[in-house]
Amino acid sequence: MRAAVLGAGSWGTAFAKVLADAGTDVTMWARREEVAASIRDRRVNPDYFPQTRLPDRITATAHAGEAITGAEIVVLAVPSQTLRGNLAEWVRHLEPDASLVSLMKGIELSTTKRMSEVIVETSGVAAERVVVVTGPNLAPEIMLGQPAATVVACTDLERAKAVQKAVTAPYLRPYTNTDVIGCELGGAVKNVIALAYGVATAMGLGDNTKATLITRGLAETLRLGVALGADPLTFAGLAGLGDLVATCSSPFSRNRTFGEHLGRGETLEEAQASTRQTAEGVKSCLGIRDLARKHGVDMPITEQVERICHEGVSPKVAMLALMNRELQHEVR
Ligand SMILES: NC(=O)c1ccc[n+]([C@@H]2O[C@H](COP(=O)([O-])OP(=O)(O)OC[C@H]3O[C@@H](n4cnc5c(N)ncnc54)[C@H](O)[C@@H]3O)[C@@H](O)[C@H]2O)c1
Ligand SMILES: O=P(O)(O)OC[C@H](O)CO
Repeated sequence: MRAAVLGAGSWGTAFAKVLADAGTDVTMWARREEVAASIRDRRVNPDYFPQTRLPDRITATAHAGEAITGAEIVVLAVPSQTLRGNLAEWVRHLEPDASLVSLMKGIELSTTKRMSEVIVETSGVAAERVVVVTGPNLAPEIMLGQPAATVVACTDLERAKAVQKAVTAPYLRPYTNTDVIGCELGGAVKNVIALAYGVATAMGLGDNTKATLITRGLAETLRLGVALGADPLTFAGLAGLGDLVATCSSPFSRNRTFGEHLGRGETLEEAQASTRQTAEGVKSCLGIRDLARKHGVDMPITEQVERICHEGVSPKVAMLALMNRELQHEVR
């Protein structure tokens, strides 16, 4: 078994380690030759995990074709908004029955599509070949080998099981699921709620506020999911509640951290200048808000996160807007 991991960022690197520790040979693709050379020759990704030696089963290249050719599993680990362009260049190298594994947790801005939809549209492969891996998986903890679980979702259960096997490491326990829509939405929307959680944290708000954001954040994720055909139970699982809790609680989370910058009164540009890695929720909140409006789904936290990020609304005004909404029945 050989896998390609396309993207040598935080999660791409940690996931390559998972595959290697599960016994799979991995070729990573890095955009920059010096990163590929460091992984290949020194077994270290200097930009993301300079202290961790990567397993010998991992090699790297700056030529995507070299990584993809001959790979039975092709893992996509680039920012959601660049995936379409990246994949268009890579598709000609794909083996006829390779599984395409999406690690991304975002919604495409221009189309409001989920990542698996973008993959099918761009590559022309059948939806049954696209697998989504998602769950409470903060890359720095996975790199340390701390025990965690994840979800391997595919409409083709047999393919999900094959990928499940390929990513079972001593510290990672993967579960299969066939609800790709629910798993992807859980991963994308939790980033937006984690931004709100970060804002609340920086505002000095306490555990009542935070628990309310998590619970009502999950409620709006579930409403959107049901409108799009997801199984509501998915949101009680690792890809839903699990990832939401992990991302909101963790100081490692780029989304929560970004929210903290905004909560301290920084502008979008200032927050972007102080954070280098991908915080998917910042762009995805626009796509998720549009998707929700298109389907007539009420997503008040997402609406306010979008206003803070992109309309310059202050966290205090956004919080007041959330509190002053019309009173409602809890479950609807
Ligand atoms: N980091 C985590 O803990 C984690 C865990 C689970 C899922 N994810 C998801 O995985 C996806 C990737 O996140 P990450 O953490 O690896 O992000 P990252 O910012 O650490 O890395 C992104 C990688 O993509 C590359 N890249 C940037 N722009 C590019 C472009 N235009 N074309 C090609 N490559 C480009 C960067 O060089 C980098 O190697 C995101 O959707 C994220 O939500 C991340
Ligand atoms: O660092 P974040 O906020 O992108 O979150 C990372 C993972 O998605 C957590 O599962």
